[in-house]
Amino acid sequence: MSVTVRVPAKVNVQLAVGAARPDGFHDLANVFLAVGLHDQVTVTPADELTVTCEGPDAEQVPLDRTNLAARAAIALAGRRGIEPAVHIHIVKDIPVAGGMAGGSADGAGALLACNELWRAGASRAELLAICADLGSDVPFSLVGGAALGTGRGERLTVLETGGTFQWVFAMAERGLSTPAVFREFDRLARGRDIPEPVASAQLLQALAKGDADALAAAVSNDLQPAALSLFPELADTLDAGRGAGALAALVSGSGPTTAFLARDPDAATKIADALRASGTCRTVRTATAPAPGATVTRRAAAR
Ligand SMILES: C[C@@](CO)(OP(=O)(O)O)[C@H](O)COP(=O)(O)OP(=O)(O)OC[C@H]1O[C@@H](n2ccc(N)nc2=O)[C@H](O)[C@@H]1O
Ligand SMILES: Nc1ncnc2c1ncn2[C@@H]1O[C@H](COP(=O)(O)OP(=O)(O)O)[C@@H](O)[C@H]1O
Repeated sequence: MSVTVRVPAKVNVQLAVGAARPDGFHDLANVFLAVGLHDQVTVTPADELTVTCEGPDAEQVPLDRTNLAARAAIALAGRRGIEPAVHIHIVKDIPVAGGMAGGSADGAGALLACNELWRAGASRAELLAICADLGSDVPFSLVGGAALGTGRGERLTVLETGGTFQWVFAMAERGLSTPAVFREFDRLARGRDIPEPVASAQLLQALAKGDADALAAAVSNDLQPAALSLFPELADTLDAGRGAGALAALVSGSGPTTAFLARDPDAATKIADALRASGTCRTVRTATAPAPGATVTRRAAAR
């Protein structure tokens, strides 16, 4: 038997960052929106834990036990006192180190798939607790849709959305390290008072109404200055998208993927074409949000 799970990428429509905590993390008001760009994770019984990966960025994905999908399998097996004897295959479409939570998606996907494969019977609450141990973004990959993450982003409140939103994503030539971007945030914030992170009421209302113009007026990302400081060329990509009529242009999470909100699918195509022609990015994709969270798509008998 093998089990396949499909897991979405995310964009942060608000990322309010508080001061560094004693444990090194930052309190956040993190408004996540799952977008229709997916990784697929398939787990199959095997003699020992192995990981393989295919897709455009596959060579950048670690195939050892540091892979978040492997860590998820190890965590669940450990709780059940069994061996994580499973082969994990990842079909990767989410850019690596792009600020779109690709690794987190694979962690949540592998966890859900192993829970099915091993009939481990973990409840939603147990799965969410394991996700939070794996990383701040992993619970959202399981849940999908739209949610507000507080604490370090792992404590989720599901948000209603009143419609769909059209996005364009520009992937950069290289990645950015999430810890490095938070460190740069701290450096830029030195000597300033950092307010408590709070979700914007205007933004939550725009999501609830499905109003793209109102959402565009309310999006914000406190990590954007840090990402631009480490990767100044991203400003050219943002300008190219704005010039092509994007309602909003922002860095996705810690970057370096840039995200552009479009009024409708035609506008998204126009923005995507302009970004491709601009020569300021590696690849360009369009996607609709919100997308569902990690979902089992296939159960197959062993051959
Ligand atoms: C910035 C965000 C926005 O959604 O995502 P990405 O853009 O990386 O995808 C997240 O906060 C990233 O979450 P995730 O990638 O799961 O990070 P983790 O593994 O938990 O932490 C990696 C490192 O990022 C920093 N970190 C992360 C989360 C947080 N609230 N405060 C932090 O300071 C810490 O230095 C930590 O050691
Ligand atoms: N399954 C995975 N897919 C991608 N990266 C992974 C995975 N597991 C661990 N990693 C590591 O996590 C780092 C961050 O990757 P990723 O989650 O794609 O980016 P981000 O945190 O910016 O959303 C990568 O550079 C890689 O070393």
